[in-house]
Amino acid sequence: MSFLGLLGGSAKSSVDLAELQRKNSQIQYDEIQKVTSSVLGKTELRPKLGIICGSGLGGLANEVKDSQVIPYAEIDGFPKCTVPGHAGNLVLGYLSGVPTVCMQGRLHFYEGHPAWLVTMPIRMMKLIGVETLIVTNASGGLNQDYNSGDIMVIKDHINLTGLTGQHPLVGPNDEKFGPRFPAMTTPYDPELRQLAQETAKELGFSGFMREGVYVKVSGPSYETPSESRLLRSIGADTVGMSTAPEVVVARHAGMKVLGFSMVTNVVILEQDSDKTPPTHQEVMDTANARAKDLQLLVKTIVGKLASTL
Ligand SMILES: O=P(O)(O)O[C@H]1O[C@H](CO)[C@@H](O)[C@H]1O
Ligand SMILES: Nc1nc2[nH]cnc2c(=O)[nH]1
Repeated sequence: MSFLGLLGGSAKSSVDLAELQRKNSQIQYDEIQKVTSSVLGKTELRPKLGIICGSGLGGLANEVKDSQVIPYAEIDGFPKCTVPGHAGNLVLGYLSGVPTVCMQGRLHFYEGHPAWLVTMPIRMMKLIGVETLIVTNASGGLNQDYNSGDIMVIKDHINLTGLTGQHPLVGPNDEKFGPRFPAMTTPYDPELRQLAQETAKELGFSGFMREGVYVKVSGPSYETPSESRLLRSIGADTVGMSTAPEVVVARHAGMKVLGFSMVTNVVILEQDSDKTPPTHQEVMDTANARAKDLQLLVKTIVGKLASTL
């Protein structure tokens, strides 16, 4: 039996396939609507700012005042968060006076979620009124000048998995969110990046602040030395398994984005090295050790932006 036959059709089924895709798109929209309605039904707050906390960086949510904590498990349609260091809560309240929704824990493709579902919370945020997004992550430092505990303002990313087909916007385009072919020329807002660097300087953080390029891989294995050298050679300063798809979906929907990548381990580039291989425990411990500085930085930046958000 032909492939189309297996799908339950005949030659005519190529048309049915388009219909199937349209239905999938509608199912996705319905799922996002379900999550959005569930969240709106649990809070009076209408956030303007969204934050995503990376591995071991969930403490940022504790800076949110008058907070309401909604476990993902209590939100209709919200997927499970399975990675240690990602608590799995939506925290709503005020950060430096700005109504904020904070994801204390993100979804990753390697957990088994399809690409569109990993980024579903970004569209939920858009539907509840968020126009500015701050993303954070834990990453490996490919740039050998970087140290564990450095904070890199993300100036650009390489969505390696997106470039090779695992892209969150694959499928019929939903014009309700954005155009079929969104530009990604300035994924990370230049003014916000400048504000981040100025604020870091004022706080005395210049010694561990960086600005560079993040590359997103699938994971969950960490890189071989040859893979790491490849990633370095294409211009990446840090590597991780998240963030870029979220930013693509946020930019597709017209949101402004600021991103921070915390270097939690320096990536090993040499073969047969006697350096200690990375572990997720190391990632979380290093992130935790520097988390307070990142929290103060984000809180201060948001305070400066408050009147404009
Ligand atoms: O990107 P976040 O969620 O911060 O986490 C990073 O840390 C985990 C690996 O230790 C991976 O999930 C990687 O992407
Ligand atoms: N892919 C990848 N993700 C990380 N997250 C934290 N450290 C790393 C790393 O070295 N590689």
